Amino acid sequence: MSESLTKGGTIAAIATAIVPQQGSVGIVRVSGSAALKIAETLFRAPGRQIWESHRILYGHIRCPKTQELVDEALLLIMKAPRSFTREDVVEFHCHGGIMAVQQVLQLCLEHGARLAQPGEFSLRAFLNGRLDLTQAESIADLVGAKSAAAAQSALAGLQGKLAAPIRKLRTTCLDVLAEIEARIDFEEDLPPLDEAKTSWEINHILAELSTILATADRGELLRTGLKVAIVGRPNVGKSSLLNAWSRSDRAIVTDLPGTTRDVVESQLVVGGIPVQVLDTAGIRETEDKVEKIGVERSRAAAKQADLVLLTIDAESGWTEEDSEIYEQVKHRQLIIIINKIDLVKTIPELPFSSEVHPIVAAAAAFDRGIEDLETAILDAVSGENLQAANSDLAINQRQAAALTKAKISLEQCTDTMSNKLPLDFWTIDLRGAIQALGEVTGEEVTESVLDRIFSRFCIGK
Ligand SMILES: Nc1nc2c(c(=O)[nH]1)N(C=O)[C@@H](CNc1ccc(C(=O)N[C@@H](CCC(=O)O)C(=O)O)cc1)CN2
Ligand SMILES: Nc1nc2c(ncn2[C@@H]2O[C@H](COP(=O)(O)OP(=O)(O)OP(=O)(O)O)[C@@H](O)[C@H]2O)c(=O)[nH]1
Ligand SMILES: [Mg+2]
Repeated sequence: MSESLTKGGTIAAIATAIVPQQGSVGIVRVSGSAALKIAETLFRAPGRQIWESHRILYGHIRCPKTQELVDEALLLIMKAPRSFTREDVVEFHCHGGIMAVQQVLQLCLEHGARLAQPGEFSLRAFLNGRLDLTQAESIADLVGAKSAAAAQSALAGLQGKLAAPIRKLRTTCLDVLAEIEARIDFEEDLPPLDEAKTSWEINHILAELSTILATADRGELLRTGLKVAIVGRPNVGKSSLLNAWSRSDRAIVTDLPGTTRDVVESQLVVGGIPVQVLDTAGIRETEDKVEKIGVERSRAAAKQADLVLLTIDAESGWTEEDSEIYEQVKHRQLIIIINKIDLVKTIPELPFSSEVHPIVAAAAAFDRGIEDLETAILDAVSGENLQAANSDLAINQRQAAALTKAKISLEQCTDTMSNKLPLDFWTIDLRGAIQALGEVTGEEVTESVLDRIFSRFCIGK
């Protein structure tokens, strides 16, 4: 995409989803200096409708060459700079399905637009100063959000709730830098540097950075979610657990061991975190060709999961087979589910304590133990950092990396100061921090970074 950073022109794309389940309306979005011209060429509005910014016109889209009707549609005009990209933007609001939008897009491409790259509308919004980088990243997060909490956090970012404090910290760094540089340039004319104040300011910035960095773990969880695999021997109630948890009949449950043959997935939300649950085939030695493959898939699912729920049967207690499965998963983040506790008076002994692995007692067939399970999961994944993050904000890995760089530079700066090194050295560290903070919001950013960020967007965003 890097060419497009310098490449101008008018861009067009379908802005709505192109999926088998069609929406009832589809939008073709056009941005750039030819946008209005394209609208005038393709769109006819009957009666006395006014072609003004931020108005919707009703009319018909026709092929200019053949005058063939393509769609009955609405046209939205947003003139520069009052648009998402700050360029002239027009949107054709067509009937849903792929035919109308594809034909309209094709007509736009034939009359002065080129196909937009992924994220190119948002890139223009960034390059034209409507959004900073954190806001642009939040748009991608918002579109991809799989839980209300994830969407909430992305929206906070879009409102500039991350950019604002970062900019403030950067400004403070720039002020401190100016104070020091003045001492270097005009040493004789100025009172000496107030070192206590400078040091206080840098420590204050460091504390703020730590607070923001503490939101990274939550950000990672909200964005990527958790993958949880339910594993165990056949018939212990793994599928029943998935069904009880997802309040559905997603997986087949029977009293026959070896019922589940393939991995069954279900998407849930636990404490705001998107969770993908994998119910797997019971693990055992088997000669059955299909079941064998299923067992292999269970092992693979356990390997790729962030968290494994090793499920055992309360009635039979911990068995030799459970030990064998345990050996394969014990190095993973593990929760032990003792299922079917309705059948026993006392919970069976396990070969380890609940300090080694959290233990949850459940009776999946009676929807019991789900709350405890969710609490155990949240405890398992949430370090103190998750609690420390008492805001909606949740930074991503790129932002965390840049902020960590800033933090290291400032820590070096405090070392330089306490070691009484010359002022020139202080400015080197400060500049490093300023540069890193600028990378977060995009004041200082390279094309390759922009490329990496925006190419992850979908086309039309
Ligand atoms: N149809 C449609 N829906 C959409 C978008 C879009 O581009 N098209 N958006 C895009 O992703 C989001 C909304 N974002 C937008 C942000 C700014 C402006 C805009 O025109 N701002 C002007 C107008 C404000 C005014 O009236 O003064 C401005 O700020 O100058 C439009 C959409 C979500 N919904
Ligand atoms: N009493 C009791 N029975 C349960 C409970 N959970 C599951 N069952 C029963 O145990 C049997 C096996 O349940 P499944 O959920 O199919 O077990 P599974 O672990 O998925 O079995 P496979 O797919 O064969 O590996 C079914 O008859 C369930 O009704 C429970 O909490 N209590
Ligand atoms: Mg099953």
